Amino acid sequence: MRGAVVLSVNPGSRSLKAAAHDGSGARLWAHRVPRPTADPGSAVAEIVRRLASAGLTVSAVAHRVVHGGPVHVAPERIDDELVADLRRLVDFAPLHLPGDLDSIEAARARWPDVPHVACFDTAFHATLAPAAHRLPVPDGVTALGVRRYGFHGLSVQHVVDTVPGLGRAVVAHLGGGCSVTAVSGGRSVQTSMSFSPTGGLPSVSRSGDLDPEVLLFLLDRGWTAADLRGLVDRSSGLAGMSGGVTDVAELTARAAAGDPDCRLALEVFTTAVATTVAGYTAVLGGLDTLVFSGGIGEHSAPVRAAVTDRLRHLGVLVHPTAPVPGDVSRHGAPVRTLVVTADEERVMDRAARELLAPALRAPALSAAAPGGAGAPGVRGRPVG
Ligand SMILES: Nc1ncnc2c1ncn2[C@@H]1O[C@H](COP(=O)(O)OP(=O)(O)O)[C@@H](O)[C@H]1O
Ligand SMILES: CC(=O)OP(=O)(O)O
Ligand SMILES: [Mg+2]
Repeated sequence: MRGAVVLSVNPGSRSLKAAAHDGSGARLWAHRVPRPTADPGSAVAEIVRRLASAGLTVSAVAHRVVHGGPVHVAPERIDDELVADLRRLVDFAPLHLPGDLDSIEAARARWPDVPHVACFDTAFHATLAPAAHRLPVPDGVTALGVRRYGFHGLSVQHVVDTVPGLGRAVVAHLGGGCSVTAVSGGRSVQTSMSFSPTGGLPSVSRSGDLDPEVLLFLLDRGWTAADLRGLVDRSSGLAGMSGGVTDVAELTARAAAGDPDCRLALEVFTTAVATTVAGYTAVLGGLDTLVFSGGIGEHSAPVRAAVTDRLRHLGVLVHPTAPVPGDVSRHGAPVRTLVVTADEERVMDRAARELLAPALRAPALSAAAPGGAGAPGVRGRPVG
């Protein structure tokens, strides 16, 4: 093991992932806690227990925070002020931010003497040009912070960091939430999620974009804001169309067995992904690389096939049985198609080290010294 150990905590909507790296970038430990069975506080408690049995001492903790709003566009050291600021942003991402904040508070309580860093999923999209982030509403609404932010930026950053020669690329991050991002010169130029992670494509249990009149139509019929939020965030998307199936492997198996609802759900979903990818080729002026990532993108060959079958005219030709992760393009295909394992934790690790350097280069204290001497602001603590 080389240098200080940084723990990365990534609360996704369907699982909480955590990983510990050393200063050389080596992954020392990783764990995934499924959701929604575990609340963030108990998920952090489980991480603490498991890190303790792995004998690791943490010198800093990096947290994925889904929304940074208009102001937080780069990794930041977490203090009470930032937490209070993020609490004021909860309405921007009500499905994620309360859990993100619970997870931060649980980790800060457990490791009060080490620095905690917020890594924003929106930050990668800070490069969007006005024509990409402006929503077509009057200035008075924009002034409230209503604009396109974009999400899954840490996952797209990992693709940019690890795939050489991306060129004009589209990254389809299909996980609990699903989004597609157009990347040019390593920067985000367009992305499907918008003001919150509820917009854009349908996700596992989110509606994605709806004609706004649908919500007003329901409002006029007595639905409350909470009812509408439950509808768009929890009971729509693939699950909403299939009678509640959130396991996409089960959904595709049922569709293959002829279940009409599951077949329709998959068709709606994969058509939305494919047409968004195709649309982004107009923004990019072509397509060199198509990347699938996230739990569905990495593991569901039927979903990938249904998407890529609709993109053959653009030169997306894939080998149906190519091993994943990796290059799944057919030999000589004009577009390179890749499956990349999402690794937000690695991106967060690097971001935290960059922010905290040079303090992190100092060795972590071993075992028993809470509050003891050490590098300024970076005091290692025993875990467990
Ligand atoms: N083998 C698989 N086949 C199809 N879908 C899968 C498979 N494994 C995981 N998934 C799907 O991936 C989704 C979760 O993706 P993930 O990226 O882990 O979510 P998050 O990070 O948002 O919590 C779930 O809907 C799950 O059904
Ligand atoms: C932004 C978002 O949708 O995140 P997740 O996929 O973890 O739900
Ligand atoms: Mg995720």
